[in-house]
Amino acid sequence: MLLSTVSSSTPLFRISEPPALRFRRRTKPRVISCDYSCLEVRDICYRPPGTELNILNGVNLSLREKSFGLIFGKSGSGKTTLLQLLAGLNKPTSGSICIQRYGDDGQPKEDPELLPTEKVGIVFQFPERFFVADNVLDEITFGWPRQKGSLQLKEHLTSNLQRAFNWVGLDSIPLDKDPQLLSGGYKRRLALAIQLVQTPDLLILDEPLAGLDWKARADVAKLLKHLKKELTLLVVSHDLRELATLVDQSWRMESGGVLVADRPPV
Ligand SMILES: Nc1ncnc2c1ncn2[C@@H]1O[C@H](COP(=O)(O)OP(=O)(O)OP(=O)(O)O)[C@@H](O)[C@H]1O
Repeated sequence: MLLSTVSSSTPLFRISEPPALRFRRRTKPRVISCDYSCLEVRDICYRPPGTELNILNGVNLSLREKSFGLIFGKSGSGKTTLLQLLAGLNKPTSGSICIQRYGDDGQPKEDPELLPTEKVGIVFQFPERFFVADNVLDEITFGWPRQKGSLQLKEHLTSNLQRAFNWVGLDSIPLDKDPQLLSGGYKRRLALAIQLVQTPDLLILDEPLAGLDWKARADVAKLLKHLKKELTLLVVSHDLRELATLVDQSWRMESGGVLVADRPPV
């Protein structure tokens, strides 16, 4: 079966942060065959340009649709580097990445209104540090197409906006509120909503609980549990205790950039 995949050189999605990355050019993904997982990573190696050593060495992983994948491991082992490759921010030196959504009938699902590259959403660590607007509405619509002829896409995004706010429980927040005045937990909700407007096939989160107080951590963990019913989540985190009950599949990143299927040590 042929499925659309992430070309190693293809930026995939609308990124909300950092702002400079919001406008990465979208190109059509190339097509190769892959299995029935939402995410299939095969033998990824990555060596930064101009360096001698691989940061990642033969990484393989497969994540089922609407499941919660966790990657943990020592600092500097290569977790963020892997997320950046999955998000299309860097190009793997070798290997392939395949992302696909399936319908209730088990068949690959394509949304004709969605740009072919809008498959991955990513929320970086401390996403609130990259907020640029002085109200919630401008923050969420920053990066939406401004040019003529994009009305249809804007209408599509607008109809998704209400659903995204619903999903993350932002309905009660006035759209003219300054994002910086939201609580820590609500700032994370906003960062999530920005990505969810695009209905990504895969949502990647780098340390989603970092820097939050205990209540906000519990709040965001509960929200991720809710989101898991709707989409596929891949999370890098050191906060294993709060997230342990959500995890369907987990991997430990070892020094040397090798990913090993393992349970989080909680
Ligand atoms: N462009 C680059 N050039 C050279 N080395 C790099 C580059 N980017 C990352 N590294 C190195 O690759 C290793 C992995 O970095 P990475 O940020 O992916 O680790 P991590 O597991 O996410 O760490 P942490 O848990 O602290 O966020 C580190 O030793 C880092 O210094």
